[in-house]
Amino acid sequence: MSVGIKIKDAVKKYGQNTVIPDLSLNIRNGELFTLLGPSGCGKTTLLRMIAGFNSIEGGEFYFNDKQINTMDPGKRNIGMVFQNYAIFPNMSVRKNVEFGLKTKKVPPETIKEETDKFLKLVHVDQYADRMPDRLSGGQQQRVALARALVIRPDVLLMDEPLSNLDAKLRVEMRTVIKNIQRDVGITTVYVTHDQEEAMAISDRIAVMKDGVIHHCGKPKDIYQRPADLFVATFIGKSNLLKARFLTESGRHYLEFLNGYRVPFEKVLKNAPDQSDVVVSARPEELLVHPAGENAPKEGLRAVISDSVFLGLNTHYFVKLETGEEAEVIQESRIDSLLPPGSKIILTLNVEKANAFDAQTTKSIMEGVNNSTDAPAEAVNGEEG
Ligand SMILES: Nc1ncnc2c1ncn2[C@@H]1O[C@H](COP(=O)(O)OP(=O)(O)OP(=O)(O)O)[C@@H](O)[C@H]1O
Repeated sequence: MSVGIKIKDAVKKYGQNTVIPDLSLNIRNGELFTLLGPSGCGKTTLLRMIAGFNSIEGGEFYFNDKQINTMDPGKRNIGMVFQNYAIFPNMSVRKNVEFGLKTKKVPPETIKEETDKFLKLVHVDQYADRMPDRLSGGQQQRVALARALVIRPDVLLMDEPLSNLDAKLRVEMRTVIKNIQRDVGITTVYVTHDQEEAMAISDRIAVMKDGVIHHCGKPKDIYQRPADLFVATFIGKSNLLKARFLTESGRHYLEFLNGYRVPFEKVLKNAPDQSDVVVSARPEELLVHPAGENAPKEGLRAVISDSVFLGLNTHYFVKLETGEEAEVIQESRIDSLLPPGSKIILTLNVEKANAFDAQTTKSIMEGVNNSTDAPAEAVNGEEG
């Protein structure tokens, strides 16, 4: 039976070093939940706390209503898949999958039936008698998955399971894992630092930094409505442009440094009227218009520094007259690749843009420019 996981005020320290200061999280029964964040942010530590491999310095962990804090790892009924395959090299594929059932003293006929079923589920049934060294990396990870699932765990924990695979196989295996997880319906906690993998595979994602969850939500919400600038810049590419948030005759506007003004209907928490803000805009939400008679009168004037044609899309790297820089992605049009030096006007698809109070995001802006990187306070995020 799959369970929901509840974590309340979890604290983890290694000696004097607090890695997770105070973390609370609810993972729903049956969902594929991803912990995503840069190296060292505490993803593996949190996963190991759920598994019971790490001591915890505070907080409560529950599987459904049952508190598991003091329960032995072996009693938690958890299946695990890690990056370094972790299948037994001296056992055939079948023996690897049978292993957990044998230790549970399951009757032999059930072992055969269940093993066959899970070998088929992960599509390695034709290799049942092979030794692991005669399997590809992807096949080995499938065996690891079958071995983890065959014991019918309540929770599946996966720590960077695809990171040893080549890029193409990684993409293929995302779909394999997602489909199997959905078929089996098992609550899964998945750790990765690869934001594209997280977006592709997850029902929900927690974006972490320094042991703190900055945003927890569905992939689309995190991409479109990031809770703060860290999330906006960690998930996908965001252009950050300075502007002012102002209200006139009851309507809200963003006004960029060159005076370009766009109506902005979102409310900025903590941001008083006339405050400085940072606008984050995805490269596809800035629209390029060649300067000239047909160009919009209002916009951000810029010059193209570089253009990269990538087939379906063209990436333009542009310098604004304000000195700011941006990357813009446009669908390629055969007749109109704009060369470096071209003058353009950029307009903003403001519905898709986000703005953050510049005061609270100052340190993040510095982080973006490679200096300090303290977390910012969210001003318009949505909790998932
Ligand atoms: N056994 C340990 N003893 C001391 N410090 C540790 C130990 N394990 C992890 N840490 C520290 O705790 C922090 C979080 O590590 P953790 O492995 O959880 O990060 P992560 O987000 O999983 O990173 P990665 O993506 O690189 O695996 C890091 O600063 C790490 O150096």
